[in-house]
Amino acid sequence: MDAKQVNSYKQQNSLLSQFIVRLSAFYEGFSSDIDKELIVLRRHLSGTPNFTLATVSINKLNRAIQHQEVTLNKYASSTVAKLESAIKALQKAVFDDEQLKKKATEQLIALNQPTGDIFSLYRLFQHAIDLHQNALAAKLTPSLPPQDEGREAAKIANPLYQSILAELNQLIESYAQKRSDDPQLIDIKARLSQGMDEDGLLKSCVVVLRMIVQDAMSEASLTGKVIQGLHSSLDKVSSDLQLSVEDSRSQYEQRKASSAEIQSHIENIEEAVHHSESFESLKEYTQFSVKHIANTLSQQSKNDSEGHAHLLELLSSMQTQITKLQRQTQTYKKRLAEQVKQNQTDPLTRLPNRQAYNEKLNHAYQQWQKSGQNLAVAVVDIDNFKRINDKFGHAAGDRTLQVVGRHLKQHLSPGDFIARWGGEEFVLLLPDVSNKQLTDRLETIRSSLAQLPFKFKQEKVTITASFGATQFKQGDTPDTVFERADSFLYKAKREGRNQIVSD
Ligand SMILES: Nc1nc2c(ncn2[C@@H]2O[C@H](COP(=O)(O)OP(=O)(O)OP(=O)(O)O)[C@@H](O)[C@H]2O)c(=O)[nH]1
Repeated sequence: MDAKQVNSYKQQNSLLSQFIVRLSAFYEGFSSDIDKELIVLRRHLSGTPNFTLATVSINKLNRAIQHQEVTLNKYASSTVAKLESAIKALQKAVFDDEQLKKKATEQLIALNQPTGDIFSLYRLFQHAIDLHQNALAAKLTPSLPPQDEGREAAKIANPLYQSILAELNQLIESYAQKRSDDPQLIDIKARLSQGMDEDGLLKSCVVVLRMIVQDAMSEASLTGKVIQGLHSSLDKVSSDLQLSVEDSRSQYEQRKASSAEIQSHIENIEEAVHHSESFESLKEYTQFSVKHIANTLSQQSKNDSEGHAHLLELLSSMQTQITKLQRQTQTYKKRLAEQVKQNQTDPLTRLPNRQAYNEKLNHAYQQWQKSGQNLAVAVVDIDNFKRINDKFGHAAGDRTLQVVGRHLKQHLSPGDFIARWGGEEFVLLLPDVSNKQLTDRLETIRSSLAQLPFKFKQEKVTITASFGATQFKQGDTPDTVFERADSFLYKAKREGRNQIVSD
């Protein structure tokens, strides 16, 4: 080897050493063992490189880095899972913002692709942070743009406006049942269907709130009146009872006095029998005593019948009061039952509401824990429902909710349960079905719903829904089951809607 070749080798060795030193900087920070060994390696490669010692160090690092790769993969997939659940939560929070919702869906799709290198994970993070920042900015900056012509569009896009609108519609629906001819309600309903500006919306909210307060107050005063009525009936019964007890006591005293009187007359007759000197005087004395006895007995009988009549009078008065009490409590019980039912009924679809579902689910969950029989939960969400509202108006949206609710209910078995979960989402409880029966039944509902002939403004419209369904499994709670069904529903939406995703 000539001097030129030696020089070239030296240069290449130095280049390689510098490269390894620089590359080693990338792995720094993974673990303290790797960091220590990297320092050793760099020492062997700096100055005049000692490749023999460097090789020993490289071998040690190789093993450590291989192990580190497994940890890194685990870390990457748990990070992706956390990102996915954060984006799902965000997707729900921005459900009214079409653009943000679309971005969130794209992000969810990206998260479901293989992660590849560590940098793609960084990019996913970057996107998720951007998305959260956008959502935050959208929530903080409400609707109104500077130009007036943009007002209308911004109003429709404003999620706060939309949610107040939906809330107000629901409130009105519940009051429309009770006060179908209230002119204020009729007016608000009509203006809502034509579209209302934000001022009008707030004023209408105030009107409806005032109605609710009035209703609550009159309900409270009615309850007060019923309770007052119960009190006075009970007071009357109690004073009648008191009288009857006092009457019985005085009757007893009278009877005791009469008996003592009769007893004394009888003793007097006995005395006369022993001591009378003539038949005549005995006869006279006996006649006198017998007359007294007869008087006392007749007085006693008079008292008895008077007491009896009084007692009957009291009993009949008590009977009347008790009947009145029974009637009052029955009316009150009926009102309470109606109120409980109303509190658990969704006013628009007349289906049980979320509160009723929670109660039913807790009961079914306890049964499931005891019996171990299958119990399935299905979440149903109408597809692209916002478009119906936007294109045909809120009233058409409401009508759709009613028809879909009725359709779902018609297809359930007697032991099943349905509730409106909120918005355009329904929840079903199906006890004692196998996985196959569950999907078969949901499939029947799904396909028949897609064939229902909806028509708005002379336009035929197809309404479809997506379904997420799951069975209770060992270790499940009502919350975990609902979350699983909900995540299946999101999957059904992601994969194109109008389909069922289940266990
Ligand atoms: N008419 C009417 N609309 C409601 C009611 N409750 C919620 N909404 C509206 O339902 C719409 C739900 O829209 P999104 O959550 O975007 O869902 P979607 O359009 O069905 O889209 P996907 O669920 O992704 O298929 C919102 O515009 C709500 O304002 C209601 O009681 N009546």
